Amino acid sequence: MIEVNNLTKEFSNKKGLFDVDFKVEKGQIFGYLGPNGAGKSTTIRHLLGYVKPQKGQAKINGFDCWSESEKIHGQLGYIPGEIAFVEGMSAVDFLNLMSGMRGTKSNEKRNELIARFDLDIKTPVRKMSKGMKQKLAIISAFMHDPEVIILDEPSSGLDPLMQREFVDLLHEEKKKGKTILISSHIFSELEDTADIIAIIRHGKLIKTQDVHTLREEMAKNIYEVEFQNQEDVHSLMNSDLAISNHEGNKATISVDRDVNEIFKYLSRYKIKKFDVPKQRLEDIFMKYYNDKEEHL
Ligand SMILES: Nc1ncnc2c1ncn2[C@@H]1O[C@H](COP(=O)(O)OP(=O)(O)OP(=O)(O)O)[C@@H](O)[C@H]1O
Repeated sequence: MIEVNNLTKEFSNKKGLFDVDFKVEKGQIFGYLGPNGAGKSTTIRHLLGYVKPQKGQAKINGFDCWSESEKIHGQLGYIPGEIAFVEGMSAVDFLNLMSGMRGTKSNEKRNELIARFDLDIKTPVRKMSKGMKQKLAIISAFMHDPEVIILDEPSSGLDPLMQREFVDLLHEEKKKGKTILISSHIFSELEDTADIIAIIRHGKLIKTQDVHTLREEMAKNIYEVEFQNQEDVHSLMNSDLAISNHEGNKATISVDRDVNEIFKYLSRYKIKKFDVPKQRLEDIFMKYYNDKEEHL
């Protein structure tokens, strides 16, 4: 489990993190979303024990990330935002080095991952493409079967096929009860995986939302109705149904009541088309992403 309580770190330029609070439970994928410079990497550096908090605390599986960092690293897998490998090495040298440092006994999962991500491990790191380096980072982060996995923009550079593979891997790890934090500045990187999405801007969390609840709420609340006759739209507007939008003979109803009630009401009209639109989660989150600055 990951716990971040009132985490605060103000740099001399007034940037940093301010009272950041969140929790990632075992078996959960937490999407940490924010634009460039929002504070994602600074949070992650605290979780890895590289930075001492000014105020507050970051904890992994009950251990303080700063004062007990040595107890955390064995159970942690990590993909950094900017991957810096030792250039003279091949991929296999690098993986051997990591296994040695961690004291990993079995190479079973490592070999599975190498095959799965189709990485030629004899290639020298300096000859690797961005995508190949990213695959190497993924293998290194998961090969020791860590309990807690922290990923900084993990799928950047991966082709769509490998991205799919990576999403599948995340779902499998989640099922096994792993605790996963993924930071990203693009919503689409989180949409298929995250259970909870927290948005950070200017070092402050501005929204934390359970994705499943949001999807359910979205699915049941919005209906688009196209009437045979335009005047029926006006009649509907005089009803107690909430019309969030209308144009010509079309109206959008947003309601939190039983769908049967709506059908009963609409049955008195001639309906041309009835639709439950797929609201894009991305559109909802982009609103926070872009507009919230004035509320901070
Ligand atoms: N050591 C430091 N000294 C001064 N300012 C810093 C330091 N480290 C980070 N910052 C500033 O703190 C802010 C947050 O940076 P951080 O790297 O955490 O952002 P990020 O959300 O990871 O961004 P990106 O998506 O671009 O990687 C930025 O404005 C950055 O310039």
